[in-house]
Amino acid sequence: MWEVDCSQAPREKLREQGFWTCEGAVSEETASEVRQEILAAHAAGLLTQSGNVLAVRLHDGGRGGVTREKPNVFEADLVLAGAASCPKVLQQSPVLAALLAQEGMLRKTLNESWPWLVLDRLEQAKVQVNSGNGGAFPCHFDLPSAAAKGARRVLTALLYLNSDWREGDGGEVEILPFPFPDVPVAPCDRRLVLFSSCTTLHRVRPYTGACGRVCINLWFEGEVSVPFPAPLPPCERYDAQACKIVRILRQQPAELRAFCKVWYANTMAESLRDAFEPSEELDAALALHFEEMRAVESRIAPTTLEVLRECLPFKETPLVLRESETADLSGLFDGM
Ligand SMILES: O=C(O)CCC(=O)C(=O)O
Ligand SMILES: [Fe+2]
Repeated sequence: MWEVDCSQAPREKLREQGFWTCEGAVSEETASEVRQEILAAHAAGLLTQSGNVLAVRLHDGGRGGVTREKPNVFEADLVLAGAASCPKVLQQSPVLAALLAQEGMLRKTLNESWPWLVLDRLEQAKVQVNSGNGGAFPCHFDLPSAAAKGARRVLTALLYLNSDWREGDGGEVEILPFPFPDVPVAPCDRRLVLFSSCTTLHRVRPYTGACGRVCINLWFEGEVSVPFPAPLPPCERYDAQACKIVRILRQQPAELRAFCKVWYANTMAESLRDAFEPSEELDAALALHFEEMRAVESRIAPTTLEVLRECLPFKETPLVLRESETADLSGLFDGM
């Protein structure tokens, strides 16, 4: 059922920029049937409104969380911690159930293209319907929940099922692949988007289309000890000092995530306002975001930010050149 062709786009992009996209990941027929099944499950009330925990400063000065719903976004987890969940959705969705049952086929294809991922388990799978009217996701990483002890989640895969998506409908998943330029990816039918669960910041822009925006999210476990995206590819293409800073950040994913709060401070704030209704809790979350952003910023040497502001975002080198370049230099990745 999966028809992912990994030769469509340069493979090294996943390792270098932390994301990769391809078209036609399933047949038109499968896409249409699965979309209908997910919309039918939603119509039957089997999906629940999606929520996010907003980090806020509590009255006692501590850091706490309040859950806020994301208007117009509905979801159901079909696999949780590697086990089937929400059987009602699967019972009435035979094509979706078959597609999920064949996730091993997708994993095999991905492992053949990127052997260093060593994907060995589908940890979580979710279906989502965004009913429009501006439904959005704030900037986030797809870190496993704190409750999932020992989770080895490394890769996020998003499959879009929206044959009627049109330019202007919004709902693009915007990838923020520091230090590269932001990339809005339209949720086009049969498009598969892959990225690093723990280090690729992303959001969903407000969706205003007339038909539901449907997607399937898959989270895979794999080899957590291989830095992904890689500390950096051969560096002649980019400024050496900026490369060094990026390399250091990429070797410490928690620091990279903290750094993103500074680098993407305003985009993150805007994405929170896009995704949630105005409320005191949202204001508190925005206040904490900027407080934490300033705390991280105070730990960064001003010259570091100056260098990065001068050199970033790194420009993409034309793909033809990049492919032959990396073929020649592929040995440099060994043992990283
Ligand atoms: O709907 C999308 O395109 C992505 C959703 C997402 O980022 C998530 O569920 O974590
Ligand atoms: Fe996400």
